[in-house]
Amino acid sequence: MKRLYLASGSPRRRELLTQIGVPFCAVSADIDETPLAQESPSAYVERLARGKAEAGRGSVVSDEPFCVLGADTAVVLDGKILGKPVDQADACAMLMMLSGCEHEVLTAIAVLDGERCESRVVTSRVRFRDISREEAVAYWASGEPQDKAGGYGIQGLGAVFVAGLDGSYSAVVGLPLCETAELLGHFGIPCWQPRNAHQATF
Ligand SMILES: Cc1cn([C@H]2C[C@H](O)[C@@H](COP(=O)(O)OP(=O)(O)OP(=O)(O)O)O2)c(=O)[nH]c1=O
Repeated sequence: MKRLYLASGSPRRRELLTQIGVPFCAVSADIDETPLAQESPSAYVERLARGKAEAGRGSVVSDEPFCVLGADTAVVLDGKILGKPVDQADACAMLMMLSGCEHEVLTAIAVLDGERCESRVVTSRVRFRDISREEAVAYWASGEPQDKAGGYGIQGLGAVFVAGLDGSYSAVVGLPLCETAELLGHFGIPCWQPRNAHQATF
C-alpha cells in the first residue's frame, strides 16, 4: 500500500483523517493563499488544495511510491471570500457580516501521486443566528477564531452561533470525510469501510 502524506499544518485535518482510520504522516504545505483577480471561490479553494498537495510532495523524501493529500477551506458570503481574521476588528467585522444570515463554506481536497492529481470541491451552507458585537468581542478573546476561515470554529465555541447546516460537517471543520475516503480509494489507499470492518483493527 502507498504511504499517505497529509500536506497540512492544521490540527483539525490531522484529527479528521485519523478519525477514518487512515495511517499518514503530516508534512508542511506553506503556500501563498492570495486569491487571483476574478478567481471564483470554488476555483480558489481547488487551486490551493492542489498547490498544498504539490508543496507537500516537494518536502517528501522517499524511494517508495506515495500519495499526498492537500485541502483548503474558505468561508464565502455573497461571493466574497472571508479568510482568517488578522485582528480583533477584522474578526468582529466578519462575525457581524455573518450574523443572522446564511453563508457557504467551500472545502477542496486534492490527492496526487507520481502520475496524476484528482480534486473535489464540497460546498456546505451554514446559517448563523443573530450575533451581538459584545458576543463577537468575547468570542475573539477566547482565542478560537484566530486561525480559522471566517473567524469561527463550528467544532468549538462557535457552535453556539450555528442555527443550521446543510452539507458536510467535516468539510466545514476542514476535511470532507466522505469525499476524502472516496478520493483516497481512487489511489488505492483504503479508509475504514463498513464492508471491511471484520478485517480492520483500528
Ligand atoms: C469554518 C471553519 C474553519 N475551520 C478551519 C479549517 C482550516 O484549518 C482553516 C482554514 O484555513 P486553511 O487555509 O484551509 O487551512 P490551514 O491554514 O488551517 O491549514 P493548512 O493550509 O496547513 O492545511 O479554518 C475550522 O476549524 N472550523 C470551522 O468551522
